[in-house]
Amino acid sequence: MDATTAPHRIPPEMPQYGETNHIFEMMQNMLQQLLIHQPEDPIPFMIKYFQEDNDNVPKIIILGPPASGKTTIAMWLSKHLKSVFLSLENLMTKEYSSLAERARKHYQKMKSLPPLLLVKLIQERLGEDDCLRRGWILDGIPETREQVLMIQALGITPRHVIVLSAPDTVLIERNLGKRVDPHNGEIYHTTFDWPPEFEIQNRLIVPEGISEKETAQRLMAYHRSIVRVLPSYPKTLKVISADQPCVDVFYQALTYVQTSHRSNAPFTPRVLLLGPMGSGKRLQAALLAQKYGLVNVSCGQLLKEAVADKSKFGEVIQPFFEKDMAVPDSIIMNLLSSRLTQHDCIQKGWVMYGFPRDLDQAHMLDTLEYKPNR
Ligand SMILES: Nc1ncnc2c1ncn2[C@@H]1O[C@H](COP(=O)(O)OP(=O)(O)O)[C@@H](O)[C@H]1O
Repeated sequence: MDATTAPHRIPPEMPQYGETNHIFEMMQNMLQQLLIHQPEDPIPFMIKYFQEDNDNVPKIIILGPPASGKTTIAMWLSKHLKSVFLSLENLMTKEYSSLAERARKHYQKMKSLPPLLLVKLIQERLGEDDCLRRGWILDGIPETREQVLMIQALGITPRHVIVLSAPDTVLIERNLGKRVDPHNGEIYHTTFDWPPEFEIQNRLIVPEGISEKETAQRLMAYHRSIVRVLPSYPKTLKVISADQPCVDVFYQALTYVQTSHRSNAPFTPRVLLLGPMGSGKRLQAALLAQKYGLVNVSCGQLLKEAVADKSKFGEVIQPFFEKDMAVPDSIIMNLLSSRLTQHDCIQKGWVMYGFPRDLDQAHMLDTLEYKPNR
């Protein structure tokens, strides 16, 4: 094709820049908020949105039946991640908020809140500086599909939703031992988590609603509503068994909230296959290359080809081959770098194997301009 009519090439640095700086996700989130809030003047809204820069702070919802450990895990996560712990109780006790005051009054009378009031309360709290900067962990809310839809409509989107699960019999039994520290709301258990300090032991109180009958009733209500709540979070939800020691539940929850979800951003795969000899790297690379149209880059093959072609690299490598010596890392790196920056690799992506073989080589690979992303 004549160079004047050939399609324009996108300079490879452009997609690379987008990938490294998560531009696609940033724009996608901003667009989402713009469409939800539909501000009269979108420009200042967008500027404020980007200045807040809180796309990556924890935004976690913890759900589960009564006594599954929601509050315990939410509080531990909040301490560990330094994010704001939010529960119905502490949302209502917020000072200087007319919404919170209305909620308190309503709750005292009815022992529940109208969904709209609850959701407004959450929205007000999440818009405050500490939640914006440090992120938030919502304990046991939303409980119904109606609440879920209202929360979604306000543009509140959790990045991670954890659902704790355990058999009802375990939970009924467990709830009987629940104790609460009235000073700070910390949760303890007579068998599983008893504080060593006498001072704390003496001030613990037995919370309301933990009898067998009450827990069983709350469990029934939970099972009825949760089936309509969970499908609302298909991509962000993880179920964790709560029928195991608290610490194990916590670490599974922590690992999950620290992972980022697969993004929809377009990207060029740069795949590195690692594995011991005989593990099938060559075959898998060939299959991946075929399926996804990637360039198959075998480090060993590249070295051999360079020698066979008598290329400038080949001439440098040849003496090492003749003496049966390992080719120095710097030469391999140059060879790889020149291959991976060729147009086909940049455009189609690649799958590579045979390098790195040790930590030094791995560090070198890390300095490459187009390093692996898978
Ligand atoms: N994995 C666990 N194993 C044993 N006891 C637990 C576990 N998780 C929580 N607990 C205890 O169970 C009781 C209920 O926990 P809590 O966090 O209040 O549950 P929820 O908020 O889901 O109602 C507390 O006494 C807590 O110490």
